[in-house]
Amino acid sequence: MTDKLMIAGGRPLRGTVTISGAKNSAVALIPAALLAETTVVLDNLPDISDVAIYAELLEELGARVHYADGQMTIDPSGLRSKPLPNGNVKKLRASYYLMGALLGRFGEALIGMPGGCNFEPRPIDQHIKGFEALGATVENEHGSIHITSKSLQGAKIYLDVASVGATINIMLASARASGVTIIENAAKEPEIIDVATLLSSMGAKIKGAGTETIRIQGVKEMHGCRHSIIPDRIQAGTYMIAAAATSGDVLVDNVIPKHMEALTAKLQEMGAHVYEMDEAIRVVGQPEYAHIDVKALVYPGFATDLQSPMTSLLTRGNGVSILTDYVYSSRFKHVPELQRMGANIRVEGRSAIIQKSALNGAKVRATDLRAGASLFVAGLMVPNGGVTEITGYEYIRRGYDLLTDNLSRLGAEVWLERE
Ligand SMILES: CC(=O)N[C@H]1[C@@H](OP(=O)(O)OP(=O)(O)OC[C@H]2O[C@@H](n3ccc(=O)[nH]c3=O)[C@H](O)[C@@H]2O)O[C@H](CO)[C@@H](O)[C@@H]1O
Ligand SMILES: C=C(OP(=O)(O)O)C(=O)O
Repeated sequence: MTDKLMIAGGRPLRGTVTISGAKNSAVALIPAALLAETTVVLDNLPDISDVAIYAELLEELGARVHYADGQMTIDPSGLRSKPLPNGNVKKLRASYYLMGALLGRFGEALIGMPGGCNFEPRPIDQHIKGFEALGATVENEHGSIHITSKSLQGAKIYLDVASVGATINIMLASARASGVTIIENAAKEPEIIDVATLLSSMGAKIKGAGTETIRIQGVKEMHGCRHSIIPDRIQAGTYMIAAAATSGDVLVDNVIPKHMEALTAKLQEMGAHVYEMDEAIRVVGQPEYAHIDVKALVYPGFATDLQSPMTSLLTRGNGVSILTDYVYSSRFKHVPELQRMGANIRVEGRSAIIQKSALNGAKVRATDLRAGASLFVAGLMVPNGGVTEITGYEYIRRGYDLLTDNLSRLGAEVWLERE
C-alpha cells in the first residue's frame, strides 16, 4: 500500500521549519564509510527512504549498521565485496557510490545500474572513465557494472562534465590507491566538500574539494570517525520557495545561507523579502511578484534540483518567466502535471516558458522526487482550500523527511491517504 499526499491549498505558510541533513551528502557518506577499517558514526541524517535503503545495502555487504534518531553507526569489520546486481541498488540513484567505495576497498565491485529518479537518461560514462584511468577494468555484465583491479594507481582525470557523482566516485576509488590522483573540472557542490571532510577524518589526504581541481594522495589504511552531515540545501530551498509562493513568512532554520545564494538572489529579484542570519534564512512573501528568468547551472549556480519547485512559484510572476535547465536537458516531467492544475507553461527545448496563471486543485502524479516538490508547492498555492491529490508520494519520500509534520506546523492543511 502506498500513500498519496493531499493538500487543501490557500494558507500562507508561517512559522519555523528546521532542516535536516542533506540527502545528497548522506547517500555518499554512508558508502564512504566502507573505506574505513573501524566504526564510522554519522550524525544529522535525514529520515528519508534513500538513507534507510542504503543502511540495508550495507548490511547486505556484511557491515553491521545501527540506525536510529538520525544517527547511523557503521561497523565495516565483516564487510566483503558481494555482487549486488538487483534489488536495493535499483531503488536509488546513489547506489553508484558502491562502485567507487568497494573498488577502493577491495579492488572489485559488481553493482547493477542505479535506479532512482529517471527524469531523463543519466549516463555514468565519466565515473567509468575515472575508474579506468585508475587502472581498473570495467565490464558490462548483463546490465551490471563489474569493476576489477589488482592495484589502483593514482592518475590525472579530466571530467568532460563537472559531474557530482563522478567526482565523488573517483574520490572514493582513489582514497586508498597508490600515488596521487588529480580530478580536473571537478564538480564544486557543497556535498563534495562534506564527503572530503569525512574522508579526511578517516585518514585520507584530499585537497581542493569545492574547487575545480581536487588532489588525492592515496593512503594505505583508513579508520573510523564521527561526522555530522551538512544541512539539506534543496529541502531548505523548497521551503523558501513555498514561503514565497504562499505569500507566507517562514524562518528556515539550520541552513548554510552561503549555499542558498543563487535562490536568495532570484527570490529577491521577484520581490520577496529574504533575510539571511548566521544559520537561518527568513523569507517574507509578497502579494505580487515580478516575472524573472532562471538558469539552472552547476554550483554555485541555481540548483537544477530546485528548478521544478521554482516553476510552480514562477506561475505567480506578473508576465512571462523563462526557466532554462543547463544541467539536464529535459527535466520537465512536472510540467504536464502543473498544466492539469491550470498552469500556463510550455516547454521549448531545455526551457520552460511560464505565464502568470491561477492554479486549481487536481489529481496529479509525482513522476520523480523534485517533480513531486513542484506539485506540493503548487498544491499549497491553490486558493480557497482547493484540494490537490498527489500520487507517487514514494518519490517525495526519497528526499523530504517530516514533510506533512513540517507543513502542518507551518499552517498548511496536508494529510496522507492510502492509495
Ligand atoms: C545523489 C546525488 O547527489 N544526486 C545529485 C547529483 O546527481 P548526479 O551525480 O547523478 O548528477 P551529475 O552531476 O553526475 O550530472 C550532471 C550532468 O552530467 C551528465 N553526466 C553525468 C555523469 C556522467 O558520467 N556523464 C554525464 O554526461 C548528466 O547527464 C547531467 O546532465 O547531481 C545532480 C546535479 O546537480 C543532482 O540533480 C542530483 O540530485
Ligand atoms: C535527482 C535527484 O536525486 P537522485 O540523483 O538521487 O535521483 C534529486 O535529489 O533531485
